[in-house]
Amino acid sequence: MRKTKKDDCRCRYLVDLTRQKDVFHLDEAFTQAVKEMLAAESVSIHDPNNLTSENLSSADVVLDIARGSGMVAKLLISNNAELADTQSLQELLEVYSNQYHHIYRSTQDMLTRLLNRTAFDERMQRLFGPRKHHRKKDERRAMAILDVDHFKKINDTYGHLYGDEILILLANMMQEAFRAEDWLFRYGGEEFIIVLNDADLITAEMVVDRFRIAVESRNFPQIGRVTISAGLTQIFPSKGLTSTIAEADQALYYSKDTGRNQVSVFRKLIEAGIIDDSNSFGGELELF
Ligand SMILES: Nc1nc2c(ncn2[C@@H]2O[C@H](COP(=O)(O)OP(=O)(O)OP(=O)(O)O)[C@@H](O)[C@H]2O)c(=O)[nH]1
Repeated sequence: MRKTKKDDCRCRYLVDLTRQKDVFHLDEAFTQAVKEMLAAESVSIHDPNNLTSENLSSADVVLDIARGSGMVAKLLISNNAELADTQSLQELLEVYSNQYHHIYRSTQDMLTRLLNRTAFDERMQRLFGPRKHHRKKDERRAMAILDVDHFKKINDTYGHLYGDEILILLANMMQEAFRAEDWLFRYGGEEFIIVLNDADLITAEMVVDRFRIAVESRNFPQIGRVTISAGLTQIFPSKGLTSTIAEADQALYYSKDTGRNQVSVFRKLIEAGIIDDSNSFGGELELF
């Protein structure tokens, strides 16, 4: 039997889904495939709690999609006259759900349930990797590195299990404090990286400092007061990942060196002449 153009398209969508290594990009590939396949005006994935009948029009179609064990999201297909090819759509949904489950497990940090180092590398490769034109929105991103203060002492005094518990509680607090579009990574032992999407530096500083205050105000079981230090910098994709991390790291070290429990912003430290810009890499030494 001859393969039709439609078969080729279907095959391309499925291959595209299986190539994704990250939930964020899987969602992008999936919604794009559904959009093309149904010639819909727009396709998006939503948390069921955020999708009420008020923000739907009569031409919209909403489908349930399985996102890993027990989790269900809503797929909103806008302005679509009829779901013409339901078999292909069903197939796409199935492949998406399987891929989601697989990726979700492999990019999640087992202790904190935040994104792990693999997810970090993958997303940063996409963000900083070679691209002809960086879009304007790529310059409205900030990176914060957060580190628990005197964590070794917490471990030494109360034991590693309590140390682990602090990391879990901090991760839970991060999930509540930051928006769904921000990316939360456990970067190393007691170090976290947050990529604040669509946020200028002033907003990012405010949000990270609000989180710092929430942490210092909390009474942690057994341990009591825990504080964090942070370093923040704006993301310019053209600067490269190594320089960006180095900038956030320098700001973090300044926070640690000058008393901890504070958020420092790289650009402010440069402007104040506290640190020297030449300390950061010029972009030549790149991982990607
Ligand atoms: N409980 C627990 N401890 C960890 C984990 N990963 C790393 N650590 C510990 O975190 C501690 C980090 O200590 P340091 O890097 O010396 O820093 P610190 O004591 O937090 O001091 P400052 O960062 O200077 O405030 C080390 O003792 C590590 O063993 C983990 O997953 N669980």
